Amino acid sequence: MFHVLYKFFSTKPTVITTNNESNDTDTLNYSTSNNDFPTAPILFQQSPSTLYNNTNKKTCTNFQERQGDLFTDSPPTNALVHCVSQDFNMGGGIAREFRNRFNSIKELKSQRKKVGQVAYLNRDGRYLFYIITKRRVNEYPTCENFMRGLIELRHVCEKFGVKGLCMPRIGTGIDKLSLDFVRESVKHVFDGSDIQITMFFL
Ligand SMILES: Nc1ncnc2c1ncn2[C@@H]1O[C@H](COP(=O)(O)OP(=O)(O)OC[C@H]2O[C@H](OP(=O)(O)O)[C@H](O)[C@@H]2O)[C@@H](O)[C@H]1O
Repeated sequence: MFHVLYKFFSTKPTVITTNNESNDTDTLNYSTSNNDFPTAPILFQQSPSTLYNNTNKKTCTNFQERQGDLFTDSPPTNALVHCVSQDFNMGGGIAREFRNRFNSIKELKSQRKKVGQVAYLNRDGRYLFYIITKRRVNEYPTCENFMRGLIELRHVCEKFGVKGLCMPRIGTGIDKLSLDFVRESVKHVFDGSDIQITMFFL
């Protein structure tokens, strides 16, 4: 399991990963959609497993969970977000519902987003975000690529002035990520932002 230290600089985030077996570190610089990444709090995220213990759990004032259907119970002006593969297969789960309701696969593919980036649609003033967490439908996301996608999601939300963001329990179904890891990751990445986040569950 990687220990991941995310350091946000005024230009762009640098991801430093250490493999806790060999303690090798390598810095992966990856560009965000542009270099004016907002100054964000230094985010130290230990290995996802240590996120579970209470000392690391954040009391995020801008994060809430709510039972309900993402499509029928979320405020109609709030942005929606879910996870997809780079091939936009969207053949099952909530992705299939997004495909049935909004389609626009050609428009999404034309944005040529890669793993760790976010494709989007704007329908009647509502943003729909598609976090690309893996290359192909038959793969599973890594914790690191999931986190990269969340970091980019915050960047894109701030770029478009999104103030309300609704999501299902992203990554916890077909993608088999732990709910604890997903919940704590969302809180860490959006900590300090003015974006109100609601995570819906059925
Ligand atoms: N209406 C609703 N309101 C609220 N919550 C709802 C809901 N409908 C379902 N949920 C819950 O939302 C969580 C995540 O549910 P999912 O398993 O779908 O998503 P995921 O993020 O784990 O996986 C993504 C990959 O699945 C697809 O791949 P395919 O191409 O289809 O093969 C994509 O393309 C990705 O690659 C689970 O708790 C569901 O109960």
